[in-house]
Formats: sequence, C-alpha cells, structure tokens
Amino acid sequence: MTRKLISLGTTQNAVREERREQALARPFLFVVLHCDQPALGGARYCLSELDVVDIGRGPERVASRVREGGARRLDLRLPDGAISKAHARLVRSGEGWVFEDMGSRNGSHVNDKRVTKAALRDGDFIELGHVILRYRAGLLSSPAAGADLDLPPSEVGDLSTLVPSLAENLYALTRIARAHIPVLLLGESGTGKEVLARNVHAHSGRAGPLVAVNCGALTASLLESQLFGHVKGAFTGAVRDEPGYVRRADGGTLFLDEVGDLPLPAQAALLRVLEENEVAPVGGTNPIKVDLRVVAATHKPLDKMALRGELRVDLLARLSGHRHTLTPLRERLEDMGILVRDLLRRSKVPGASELGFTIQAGKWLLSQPWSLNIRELSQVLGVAAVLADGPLIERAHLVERSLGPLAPPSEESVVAPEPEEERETAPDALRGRIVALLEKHRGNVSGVARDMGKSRVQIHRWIQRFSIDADAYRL
Ligand SMILES: Nc1ncnc2c1ncn2[C@@H]1O[C@H](COP(=O)(O)OP(=O)(O)OP(=O)(O)O)[C@@H](O)[C@H]1O
Repeated sequence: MTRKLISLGTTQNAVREERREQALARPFLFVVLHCDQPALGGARYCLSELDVVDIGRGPERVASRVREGGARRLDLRLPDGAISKAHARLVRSGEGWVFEDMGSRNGSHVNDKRVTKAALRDGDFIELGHVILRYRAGLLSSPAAGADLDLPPSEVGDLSTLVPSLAENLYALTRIARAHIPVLLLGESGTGKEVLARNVHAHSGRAGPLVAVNCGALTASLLESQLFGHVKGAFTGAVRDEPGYVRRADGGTLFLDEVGDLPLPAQAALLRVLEENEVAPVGGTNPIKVDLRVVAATHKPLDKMALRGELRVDLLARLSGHRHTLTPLRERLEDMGILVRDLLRRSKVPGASELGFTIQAGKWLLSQPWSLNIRELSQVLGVAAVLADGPLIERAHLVERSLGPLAPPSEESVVAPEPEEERETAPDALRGRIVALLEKHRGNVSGVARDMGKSRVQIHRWIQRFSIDADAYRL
C-alpha cells in the first residue's frame, strides 16, 4: 500500500505541495479490463497535457509520452492479439476528445456501437479487441495524484484504486491510521468498510489486536458484561473472569461494526469508556484503564439518526475524528479490472485466478448496478468460477444476485409500499424474525417469504436494509 502511494508521488513534502494546489477536473483514459487476461490489472492516463493518444498492439502494456512536431502524444501499447498494431487514436478537439478507428482489422466499439469516429462523452466505454477502456471527461485530482498510473497484478491489494480522488482519500486515511484519532467509515453495504477497518489497524502500528464488535448483536441484558467483561461469580453463569470486548482491544483497535445499530443503553456505556478510558467489569470493584483506538462503521445515515434522537450526538462527535466515505462500486467502475483480478485471485475455487472473461461477460460486469457492491461482485464471480468449464467465464455464467434499487424493474420487483403496521414493527424484532426464519429455511428466501406472507422482493429488501448475510444461513 505505502509503496503504491509513494509511487503516486505522495511523499510528505509532495503532499503539502499538492494541498496548496487547487484540485482540478482533468480528463482521463482508463484501461479498465483486459477481459481475457484480467490478471494484467488496469491503468490510467491523464489526458490534460496531451493532444493525441495512439493505441495499438504491443508485447506488454506500456505507455510512453513523446513530443512530435509540437504535438504531445501518448503511445499506448496493449498486449492483445485482437488489437491491430495501429488500431485507434484519440484526438483532442477543443475541450473534448474524439475517437478514431485507424482502419483496424477487428474494428472498434464505443458503448457497444461499432464506430469509425465518435466524439467521446464522459463515461464512454471503448472496446478494442478484448480490452475495455473508459473515457472520463473531468475527474477531480491534484496533478501529482492524477499522474499516469499502471497497476500491475503484483501491486494490487485491498486499498488499490485507479480513481485519483479515491487514492487521495485512502492516502489520507493511512496517515490518519497512524494517529490516535477515531475513524468513522461510512458507505453502502458491501463497499469494504470492514476490509478498510482492518487496514487502518494494520497501518496503526498498535501492538494489540483488532477486536470487532457487531453492535447490532449486543443484547440489552448482557450489554455491560459483553462490552466490559465480568468477574467470576458476578452473576449466575459467570464461571470465570471474562475481559469483554473493550479490554480485549486494550493496546489495539476496537472496531464497532454496524455502529448505527448500537442500542441506546450501549451508547451511553460506550461513551463513558471513550471519555474516561477505563472500564468497570460487572461484579468488579475497581475500574481498569484501557488504551483504545476506535474505528466505527455503518451504512446508516448517522447524522440523521442523531437529529432524530436515535444516536447520541456526543457519541457521534467522539466517533467522528476522521470520516471516510467508501464509494459504491457503480461509481468506481474504472476499478473493475483490478477488483476482479483480486477477487479471482483470492477465490477458493481451484483455478479461479487463471480465469478470464469473454468480451460479453466483461461488458456485463460493467453494466450492472452492483447495489450490494464488492460483496455482490465477489459472490457473482464465485458462482461463475464454479460454472466456467473452460478458460473463460461466459455471460451465461454470470448470474445476477441482488434486486438492487438501480436494477431495471422486473414484474416481481414492483412491490406495494410497506403497510403501516410493518413500518411500525420494531426494527430489531423484524430483523430477529427474518434471521430466525432464514435459519429455519437454511437461507432460502422463498421459504422466509412464504412464512411471512410477503413477496421475495420484500424479504430481499429487508435483508439488504438490515445487512443480514443470507448466505451465512445456507448449507
Ligand atoms: N478492495 C477490496 N478488494 C477485494 N475485495 C474486497 C475489497 N473490499 C471489500 N472486499 C470484499 O467485499 C466483501 C464485503 O466487504 P466488507 O464486509 O468489508 O464490506 P462492508 O462495507 O463492511 O459491508 P457491510 O456494511 O454489509 O458490513 C468482503 O467479501 C470483502 O472481502
């Protein structure tokens, strides 16, 4: 991680320099996905200091900037047998860019349409051979963080991104990680908040462990004992001393996952610990000092919850030392290639890391709403890796999983609004009922829907809202 960020030119001094400069919107060309060789990762090229980009076949992905007769040219070579030696060209035209096919053998497509020439618009996907590129007309970045970047497989990790503004935010987070400042991670379900929390801990240099607390699972009756521990004999069943989450995280990081689900009594108890840095185990006589670093995460709108009185304002203030918002996958499609590469590499399916995609499968990946974000992508790829019966994942192997809000409405997704009684059911009770039925039906959503007399879409909606991992109940 550090190595990659340093390669962006962000040393301490450079960062100070950058801050002084105004972040500007700059045009970029991204190599998003080598469909048949996703292991090649991706790359980005800043177009702001260029007049022409020539794209053609080469033995490996290499970009060189040259100046010819006053024109500033980027020569981009891509290792793909279906790309011609001189395949296509991007030419600056006023503030914008125009795409031209150079008489290539296999032709070029922009947004799925075969073209010989096309004025590019922000977000256009360009398909050359098996490679999908993307043009972005203006992404905010400081000059150093927006420099060209090639992310080969060896450099791809949890925190890798080709999007300049995301890289800058992540770099800020890794520096914050080393300080004692509490970190609040916000973002939709499945965007990688827990992954990031673990990275914050890893970068913190703190010797103690990371202890994760699922705040939604804290039970009112056992709250104090779960958080602060108890001494032997404190209550029936307390057969030995237990340190509790907070003391276990002493010297390390306390990760409060789903902090938006923290019951009010737990909020008060936790606030005391954060203010006083000591805990009193149940049944104990003396408070015990703790050295904590707190990282909290949620997909819920904490500020609104605080306004509604569902979250203590003083606790929110304590947790919000540094806020980092994770970007939904649909807003960082430029990273599809590096994410896919990373997820296939980590997959437990034998041979998954060697798999590629047909161009149709690659285009499908880039056309989905991904409302459940990287988690959904990971699940889709996991199934596809099993179904693939050759070196390439085909479109038919990619099975849509979520019924996300951005998905085109299907007959089943047109559901009636929640009836009044449903909205008034205590969320905890509703969540508990769904979890119990998922257990009963071993993760089968249709079974849950039948028992509750609801549509499957409604159950999926609740599963999403309550961040229930339905897969965990499947056998
Ligand atoms: N940058 C990444 N690269 C590869 N895999 C990732 C990345 N970020 C997240 N994942 C994977 O996506 C899945 C979801 O990640 P994670 O649990 O961290 O999300 P989350 O935002 O905490 O979700 P929730 O809000 O539902 O708890 C996990 O399987 C994780 O391994």
